[in-house]
Amino acid sequence: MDFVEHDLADPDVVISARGLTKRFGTFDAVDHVSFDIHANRIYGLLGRNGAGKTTVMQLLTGQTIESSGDVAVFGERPFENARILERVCFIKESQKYPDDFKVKHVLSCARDLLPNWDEDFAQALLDDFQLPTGRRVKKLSRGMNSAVGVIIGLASRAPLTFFDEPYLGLDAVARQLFYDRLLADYAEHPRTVVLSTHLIDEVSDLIEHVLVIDKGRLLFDEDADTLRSRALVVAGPPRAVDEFTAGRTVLHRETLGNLARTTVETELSEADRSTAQGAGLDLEPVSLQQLLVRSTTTKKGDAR
Ligand SMILES: Nc1ncnc2c1ncn2[C@@H]1O[C@H](COP(=O)(O)OP(=O)(O)OP(=O)(O)O)[C@@H](O)[C@H]1O
Repeated sequence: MDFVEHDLADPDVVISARGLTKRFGTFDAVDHVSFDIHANRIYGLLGRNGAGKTTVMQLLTGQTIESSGDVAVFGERPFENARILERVCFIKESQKYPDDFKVKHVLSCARDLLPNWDEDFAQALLDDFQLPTGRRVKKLSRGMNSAVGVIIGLASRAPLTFFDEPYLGLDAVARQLFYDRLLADYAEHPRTVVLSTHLIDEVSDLIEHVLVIDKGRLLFDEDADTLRSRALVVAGPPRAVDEFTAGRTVLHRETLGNLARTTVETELSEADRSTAQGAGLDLEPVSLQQLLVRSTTTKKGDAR
């Protein structure tokens, strides 16, 4: 991606990363990544295992220092910057707490540290997730532990909130509760939320903008609807599908008996659509998950 200057004059830009790189030895976990994150939107930071999502979030929240390039959060460098970091909440899976900490101690720390903390909201969420406040955190089940993070992230009302897959331990009902509470609260108290997840289909209605990281590089930085409209599946008799998709960028092809399904990266014109209809082909939308699986699948031996 081309190097562009930070647009610090634009108050809508809350994060600006330019050529951001994190190197471990000779390995680039994050490799010259440039993007802006705008205020009051929900972002999906998506990518396969080991793609670099957590490292990007650590760079954006000052938890690690870049090897090269730079990042500005609310116009300033986040590393060891208390003024910036008090506006940021970073929730990650498997957060460690002191051994003797009960749930109520964690919440009381969050209340003290986070200036926008909403105690009533936190209490309502404790009820929703049925979390026992008097229990030691180390005695909580994995799902309850995830719920602690989710509650802190939501009740923080931080202007910039990161959720690094903190909901992996939650069951499907609790995850839905998280998505519902996030959407409802975000509508009343707009803020910038960045979610990293593997469960792309689950969050696809939630996220407005998608950043896709693949092997440390930024593959997509796009509005979620625009990204979805980038590809579609052409289904029908194999020969007709092949004829129709010839010359287009094919992301995936599968054949089952006399039915072929080919995913193509394209926007079709009205004429294309009527040609497809005339040839007896079905044109189906591609889910965000399918599109990303097709775009980020690596060959064997290609792992980092
Ligand atoms: N401290 C470290 N030392 C060496 N390599 C590291 C370190 N931290 C991360 N990496 C490597 O950097 C790459 C990116 O890791 P990262 O945790 O950012 O990926 P991720 O996209 O969050 O993965 P997942 O979805 O599996 O959590 C991985 O190959 C990982 O092994």
